Amino acid sequence: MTVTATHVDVRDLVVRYRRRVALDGLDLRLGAGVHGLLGPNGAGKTTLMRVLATVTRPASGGVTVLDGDVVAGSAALRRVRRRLGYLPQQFGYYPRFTVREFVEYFAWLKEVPRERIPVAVDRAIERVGLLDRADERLKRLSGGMLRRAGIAQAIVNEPDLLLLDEPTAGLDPEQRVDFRDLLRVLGVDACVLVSTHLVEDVAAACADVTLLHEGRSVFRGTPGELAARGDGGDGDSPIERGYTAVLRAARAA
Ligand SMILES: Nc1ncnc2c1ncn2[C@@H]1O[C@H](COP(=O)(O)OP(=O)(O)OP(=O)(O)O)[C@@H](O)[C@H]1O
Repeated sequence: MTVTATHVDVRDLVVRYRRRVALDGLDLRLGAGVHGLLGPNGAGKTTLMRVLATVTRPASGGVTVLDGDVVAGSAALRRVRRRLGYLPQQFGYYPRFTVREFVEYFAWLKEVPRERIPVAVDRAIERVGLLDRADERLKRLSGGMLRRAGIAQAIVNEPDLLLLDEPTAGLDPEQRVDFRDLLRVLGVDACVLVSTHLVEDVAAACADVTLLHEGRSVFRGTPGELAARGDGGDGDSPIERGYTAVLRAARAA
């Protein structure tokens, strides 16, 4: 259920790993809907996801997630974490767990009420198209199936903020199309932030897109607006040309 108009409010966010600056004064506000996060390797996408998922603390700046100040207040963290879903780029798992056990475990971590867990778990597994493999051990799944199990754990608590880092990596084309449909449904009420290198996923499923370069936002707009910036860019589609043209301009600046 949506309880806040601005799900994410990031102000002048700086994150450093020793002397390397990963996010460099980023401002970003996100409400309900599906938001794409694009950028070349090292642009800071995963770092932003980790800050919003409350697993990385910034060096400075303000971060409000689902009305909770996650930098200053540890009091807000537990409440915010219950309402988050997060698919990390690389996620750990017990290989002997079945898909169902894995998703159940996250339902328990997210404090889904005990009596609701069986229905919530089945629904999440069904939504990613894995119901026929629900009792398979994770170690027996293909890479794409494992990623779908990862998406299932991220949505099991029907999160208000869903953070998906490279969710379509390893999915076959048919699964990617199904996944985009799922994103559209989830984005009606929740704020969904999807980091990807697949520009066409953004064009198909996202209402708006943020393009990061060296820890800063160099573009925010609709996929159509990014496509319209394509003059002088390379690529096979208008949005790819927009992406490369905006990056080229940012590097030249
Ligand atoms: N644990 C870490 N220790 C040191 N530097 C790090 C660490 N994690 C990330 N960085 C650096 O921070 C910057 C941003 O990295 P980040 O992983 O957020 O980028 P990204 O946009 O997600 O890249 P990719 O598309 O390759 O996943 C990079 O320069 C990276 O080398």
